[in-house]
Amino acid sequence: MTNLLDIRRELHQIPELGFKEFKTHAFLMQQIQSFPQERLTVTTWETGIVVKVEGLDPSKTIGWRTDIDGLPIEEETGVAFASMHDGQMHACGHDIHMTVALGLLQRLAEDPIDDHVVFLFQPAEEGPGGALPMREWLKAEHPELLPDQIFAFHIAPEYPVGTIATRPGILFANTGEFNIDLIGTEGHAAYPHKSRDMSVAASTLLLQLQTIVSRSVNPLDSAVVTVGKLTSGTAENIISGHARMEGTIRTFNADTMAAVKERIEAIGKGIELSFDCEVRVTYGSSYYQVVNDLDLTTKFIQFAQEQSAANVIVCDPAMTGEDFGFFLQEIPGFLFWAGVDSPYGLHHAKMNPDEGVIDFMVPFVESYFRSI
Ligand SMILES: CC(=O)N[C@@H](CCC[C@H](N)C(=O)O)C(=O)O
Repeated sequence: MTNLLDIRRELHQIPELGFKEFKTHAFLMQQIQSFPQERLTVTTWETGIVVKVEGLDPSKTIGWRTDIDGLPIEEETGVAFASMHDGQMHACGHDIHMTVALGLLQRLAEDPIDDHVVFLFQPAEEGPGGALPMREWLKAEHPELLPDQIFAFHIAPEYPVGTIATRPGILFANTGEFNIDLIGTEGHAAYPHKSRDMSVAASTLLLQLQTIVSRSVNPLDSAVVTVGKLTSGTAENIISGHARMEGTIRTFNADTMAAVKERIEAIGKGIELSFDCEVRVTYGSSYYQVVNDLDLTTKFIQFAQEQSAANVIVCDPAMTGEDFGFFLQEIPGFLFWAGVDSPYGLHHAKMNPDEGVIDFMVPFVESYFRSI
């Protein structure tokens, strides 16, 4: 295998969106095929890959999951190995996640542990979600590849390399994507009274959506409503007849998610009356919350505290989402953060993780696997 730094940089150059990770898939396969094959079984699903390393004296199957997709962001890091795909970037660290998984896989292929280890290279974490269909495919077609325990990590820009942060119980939120189309009447900029302007309607709607969390959610509960994308109109002298919002809802319980959706729809009805237009609310994928197994996570925290290279933080839950929650819904395990020390956060065009995390993580996780 090529060295891990080069691998990360090659992966960084070829970010691809969910279920379109074709080059990534080919690159991963090439690396996996360069490992000793005696104890490996390689199976593919969509653009994903599942690799089983046969254990020496197995009593269980351990799962390690990495996501493999990128984001629709134009990279601005200025690094020499920047994305070669216009408008796409590994701004959420999945290139690092994949590299750590490959490093671990190589070590275990060369020097297996007693238990079986299954590596899940999962597509489409950022959307529309690969974990749920991958889990269902495993159950239906390959139950022998289903792990008894499953683990994953996510890079954390706010911590230095060596920091491990997690908590028993809920770590990440439920997520729900939503889209809102506002349909009015296009017209000449000079004749506003003959049109129904969706830029003004969308601006009003955007501000009214801000009242959901501040006025409708119990202050002791938590929720986020973010409109990440807002488009409207075609030219400076044409009144916009169509605006569109794309957003995401985050909550820590299903009732709050349902209540937020109800409020979005009710506010949309109000906008229809106010602006004499049509407001269509539709929903995209939603992810189940990430709930870490209490016992396994507590023991993992103890393990990490005993490693001199690691600094362990028992952190608060975050409003991030992760479709890894669908694996944890049925298989005990946990997700943890690993520090990468970047002044720019996840999903930022300048997010540039400290690659030192790779050399820290591979032996750290290998030791953990050998300890359980
Ligand atoms: C770790 C992370 O950043 N995950 C994403 C998951 C996105 C879920 C979905 N596409 C949505 O936007 O609701 C996140 O944005 O938290």
